Amino acid sequence: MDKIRIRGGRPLQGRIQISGAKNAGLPLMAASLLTDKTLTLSNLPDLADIATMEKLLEQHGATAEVEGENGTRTMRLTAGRISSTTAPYDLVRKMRASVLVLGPILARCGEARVSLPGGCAIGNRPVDLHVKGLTALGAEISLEEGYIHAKAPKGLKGGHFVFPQVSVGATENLMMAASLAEGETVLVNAAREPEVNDLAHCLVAMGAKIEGIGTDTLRIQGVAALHGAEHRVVADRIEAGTYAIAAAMTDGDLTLTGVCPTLLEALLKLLGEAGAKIETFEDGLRVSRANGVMMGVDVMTEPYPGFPTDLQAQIMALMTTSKGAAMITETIFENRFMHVPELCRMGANINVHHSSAMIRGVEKLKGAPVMATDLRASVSMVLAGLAAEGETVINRVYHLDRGYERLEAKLAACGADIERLRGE
Ligand SMILES: CC(=O)N[C@H]1[C@@H](OP(=O)(O)OP(=O)(O)OC[C@H]2O[C@@H](n3ccc(=O)[nH]c3=O)[C@H](O)[C@@H]2O)O[C@H](CO)[C@@H](O)[C@@H]1O
Ligand SMILES: C=C(OP(=O)(O)O)C(=O)O
Repeated sequence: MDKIRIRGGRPLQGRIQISGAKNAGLPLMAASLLTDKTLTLSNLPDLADIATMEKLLEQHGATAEVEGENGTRTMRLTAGRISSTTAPYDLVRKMRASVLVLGPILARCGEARVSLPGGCAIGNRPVDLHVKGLTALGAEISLEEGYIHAKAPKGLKGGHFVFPQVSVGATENLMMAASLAEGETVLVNAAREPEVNDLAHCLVAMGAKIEGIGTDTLRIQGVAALHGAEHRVVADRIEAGTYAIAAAMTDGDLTLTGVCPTLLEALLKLLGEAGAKIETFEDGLRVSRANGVMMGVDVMTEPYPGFPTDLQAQIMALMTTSKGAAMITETIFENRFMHVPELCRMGANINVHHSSAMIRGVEKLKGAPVMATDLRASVSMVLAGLAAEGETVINRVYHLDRGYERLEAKLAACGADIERLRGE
């Protein structure tokens, strides 16, 4: 298995082009199952999760043609006929976002059989809201042998569904299914994440009728069929946020291009309070320290437009060497502090009480061999390693390959001493 070795202590300086968002690309790819015409997605990142979704779609009978690389990557997806309505355990277990094929296949074929994703390192992550929402659209759903069996032999019917809790994936699944249901669907307390909005805009380009995009109430008038479209995947705000934190943490100066800074408002406000200097442009931002010191600030994760849980591990890495104390509270996932023991192995001072972590800033972190069990925890090790004295070796790099396109190349181009050690 590959590892990443970092020799820390170098300020990052330069320019990084932000890739398309994994968390937008995955639902957008699933949306290709809603039509027999071609959906062309540009700015699709080259990531392990995108490859897994491609495999899953091919398994359902879609064809995928890929062109270009590094920011100019385009995928043409055509699901002329859905040859299999089953999403098997082996693929769903690899990537939870596979459950996003449930709504499209059910809406188009009148039945779908999708393996239950099961829990993962960051929490239990049930799919009950996907199931309840589709039931509100007239689906009959049973759970058998680890699979969700969904049926709507006469087609889905528009319905009214109030999410008891904001769910990105369930909003996406329901929005896709409702696009082909008969009549009007109203989704209340829907997720407003930029990736949800990106999917909504693509569905509209495919002929869907959706009102309220960007708000927590979505009104969808079902149509008989959707057509093909061309769509550019929104920039990855989590990748951009990770590099913005890297600039502040290493006392560097990074310009991030290809991302609209309004997607990062919650993070940028917080970084500013912590002592970062931030300049924003229409299509990018520049981050450095205002006067050399970063201060501890309190953070609570929330659904968009609040502070994203997908940046919680990274902001915690920053707080480990910021002056003073910081309290970080995780409200979205019950077990998203796996980076804590690893950061402590590098010299961080962190105490966890239930869903909150108290971080007391230390002067310096020290490099160490580390390992993490999820994507954002792993990248928080990279940030810690970049700022630490000495050498850090990060194991289980496959987590990083799920979500960070050309991570080492992007960081090395800005002065990081980072290399991938290929495993046997
Ligand atoms: C591929 C993708 O886009 N992944 C993102 C998506 O995950 P995902 O869509 O899985 O996350 P959700 O927004 O659905 O989860 C939010 C909360 O709702 C709970 N829940 C969710 C569904 C459900 O049926 N029942 C239920 O209880 C979850 O366990 C969690 O506690 O949004 C998360 C929250 O911003 C991000 O961290 C993930 O990176
Ligand atoms: C939790 C994440 O992804 P997923 O929902 O695919 O596990 C993430 O992107 O941080």
